[in-house]
Amino acid sequence: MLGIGDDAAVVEAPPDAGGALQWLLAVDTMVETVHFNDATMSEADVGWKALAANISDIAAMGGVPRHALVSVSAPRAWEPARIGRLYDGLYACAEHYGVAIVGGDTTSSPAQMVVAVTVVGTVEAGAAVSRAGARPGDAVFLTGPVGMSGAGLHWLLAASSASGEQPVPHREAQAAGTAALVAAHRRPAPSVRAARLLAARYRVTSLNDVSDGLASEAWEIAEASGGTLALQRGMLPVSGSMAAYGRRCGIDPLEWMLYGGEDYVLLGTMDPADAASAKEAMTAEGLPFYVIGTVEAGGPGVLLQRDPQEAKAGRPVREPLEKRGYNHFK
Ligand SMILES: Nc1ncnc2c1ncn2[C@@H]1O[C@H](COP(=O)(O)OP(=O)(O)OP(=O)(O)O)[C@@H](O)[C@H]1O
Ligand SMILES: Cc1ncc(C[n+]2csc(CCOP(=O)(O)O)c2C)c(N)n1
Ligand SMILES: [Mg+2]
Ligand SMILES: [Mg+2]
Ligand SMILES: [Mg+2]
Repeated sequence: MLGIGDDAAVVEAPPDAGGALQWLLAVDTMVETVHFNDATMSEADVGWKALAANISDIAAMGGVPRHALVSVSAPRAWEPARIGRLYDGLYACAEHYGVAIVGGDTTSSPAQMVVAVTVVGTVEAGAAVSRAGARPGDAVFLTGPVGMSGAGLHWLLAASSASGEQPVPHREAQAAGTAALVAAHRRPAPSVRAARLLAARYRVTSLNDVSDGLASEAWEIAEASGGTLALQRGMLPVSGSMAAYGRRCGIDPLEWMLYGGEDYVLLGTMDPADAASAKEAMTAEGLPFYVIGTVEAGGPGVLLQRDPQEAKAGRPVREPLEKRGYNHFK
């Protein structure tokens, strides 16, 4: 009803509400040198990703993102044109996901750029999907591949240290065969449509978005729900470009898949009787969907299970996964 320009936005309950919706509120921050630098992301990429990370948290509740507030703390050295490009990315993401940017805040910053986005979403009353509902026997699924963002970041940091902190143009990534990895890092695409479809039609028992890494998000579900998430190594989706880049630099892509983070796809659990039908429905909608394991009783814990023929000599067939992911304070 009232957007940017007053002390607060006035937002009418959406027309499709009928009094039956609940608000979802979340905030997430991006800090220069922690989440991005001049070499890894353009200003427009930072804008896109700051909003996308928030939209992903709404998707992870099974909701619809509606409104956003954007707080920008800019170093004095950032000229207005750079802020303009940041907003080009924010608005591109907002438009893509049908989100209205209704306000924010602007301050100077002594050193680094900081962008904090607050997002408001809605969900049908009582239908929000938490991290706490996984049950033994449930199927564990992903709504997209994991690890590509971490691999893209690895390439960007290597390429920039070779060329001395210059922004890495996309054509260089293309030439190096890493364009898809770089795009995954710079322009994540949160799984709103997938979560809405799955939560409306199937018995989805938990959801969590992958910001800090698959292992870390699996641990969060295991701890909130009770139980052990047993992930099948052979069922984890591995993109061709990630595998090829891993071979080139001698890194097992599993490291990026489990511990890389910033994928902004959803990890979830559902009634196993629904999994095959969910796969079919998602495929029909052109949406990725991978069953990657099952929930076991006991724990909490997270296991990686290898096919006996795939388990290398000396490697256990069932290996507990560390509760490790991106940690801001280590
Ligand atoms: N400074 C804080 N004050 C109050 N609540 C907080 C604070 N930081 C985090 N939280 C809350 O803790 C919970 C977990 O936050 P966390 O940031 O780990 O989740 P996330 O936003 O999904 O992950 P990520 O930030 O890695 O994308 C959320 O409910 C969040 O609102
Ligand atoms: C320059 C640079 N160095 C390192 C990283 C990696 N990184 C930073 S924060 C984060 C987890 C998600 O953040 P949060 O937990 O705050 O949501 C990850 C994986 C990066 N993106 N850019
Ligand atoms: Mg975050
Ligand atoms: Mg957070
Ligand atoms: Mg989250």
